[in-house]
Amino acid sequence: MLQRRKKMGEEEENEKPWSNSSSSIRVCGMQFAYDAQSPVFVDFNLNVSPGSRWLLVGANGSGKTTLLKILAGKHMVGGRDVVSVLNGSAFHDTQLVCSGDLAYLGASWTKTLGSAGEIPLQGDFSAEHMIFGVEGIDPVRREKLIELLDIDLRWRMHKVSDGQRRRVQICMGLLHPFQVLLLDEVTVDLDVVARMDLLDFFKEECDQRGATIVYATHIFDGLETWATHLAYIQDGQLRRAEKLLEIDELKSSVNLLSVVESWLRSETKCEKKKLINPTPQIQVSPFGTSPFMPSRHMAYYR
Ligand SMILES: Nc1ncnc2c1ncn2[C@@H]1O[C@H](COP(=O)(O)OP(=O)(O)OP(=O)(O)O)[C@@H](O)[C@H]1O
Repeated sequence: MLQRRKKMGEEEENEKPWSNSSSSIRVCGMQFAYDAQSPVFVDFNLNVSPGSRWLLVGANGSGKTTLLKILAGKHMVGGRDVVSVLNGSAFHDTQLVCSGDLAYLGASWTKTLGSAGEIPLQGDFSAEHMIFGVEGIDPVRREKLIELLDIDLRWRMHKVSDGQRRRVQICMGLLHPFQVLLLDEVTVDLDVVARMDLLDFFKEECDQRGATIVYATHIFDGLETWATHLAYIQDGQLRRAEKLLEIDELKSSVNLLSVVESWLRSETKCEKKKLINPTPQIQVSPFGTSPFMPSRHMAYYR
C-alpha cells in the first residue's frame, strides 16, 4: 500500500513542468554567527526543489528561525553564492522580496511589504485599510484570501484577538503570488478550521504553480500528508533532509509527532550523557578555546 502511495507520489511529481527546474533554494557551505557569539551554523548545506513543501523541525534554539531569516535575506552570510533563492542572492537581490516572489511570515506583529519595509499590524486602523493598501494585487486572489481566512474587513487592528490579527498578517503575506514562502510558526494562533484551510491553500499553490514552501513548526497535526520533505536541525546541523515518504520511521504506522518526539528525546539524552561524562581531550576549535563550550561545539570534543 505504502509502495503504491510512494509510486503515485513519484509519478505525480515527475509530471510537474517545474520538477526538472533547478533548486528554488540552495545553501552551500553556510556559516553564520550572531555578532561575536559562537556560530549557529557551520558548513550548512540544503537543496530545496521547486514545488516542494518542507517541514523544518528541531528543538527550541536549534536554528530554525535563524535559517528562515537567512533565507528571507534578513542576515548577510558570506558571498552571493552561499544562499541562493530563485537563482538570486537572498540578501543582495532585494528585488526578490520587493517583487513578492520571496515571502516570509514570522511570529512578530509586522509584515515586510516590498519597498514599504516593515508595516506594524497593531495600530488603530481597519483590516480593510491594511489589506487594500497593498498595491498591484489581483482582486480575485485578494477576495479568495479574505474569504479563506474569514476576515471581517471592519476589524480594528488594535482591538482584535491574536488569531484575528494573525489572519490579517497571513492574508497580507499571501497577496502576491509568491514563488518561495518561508513560514515561521505562523499558524499557532489559528483555530483548527482556519489552519486546515490554509494548509490546503498552500498545497494548491505548490501543486498548481510550482511554489515552494519551508514551514518551521512544533505542531504536526495534519502535516503527514501535507509535507513532501522534512529537514531536521539539531544545534545548527542538518541531521536529516529527505522526502517524507522515505523516512523509515514513518513507514510503520507511527505518526510524525511520535517520530519527531523520539528524535528530540534522544537528542536530550545524548546532551545529558555528554554533560555527565565529557571526554577530556579537547581539540582546538576554529571558534576559540573558551573553557565553557556550548553543546553545538561538542563536535570538537573527541
Ligand atoms: N537575535 C539574536 N541574537 C543572538 N543570538 C540569537 C538571536 N536569535 C537567536 N539566537 C540564538 O541562535 C540560536 C538559534 O536560535 P533560533 O531562534 O534560530 O532557534 P529556533 O530553532 O527557531 O528555536 P524555537 O523553536 O525556540 O523558535 C539560539 O542559540 C539562540 O539563542
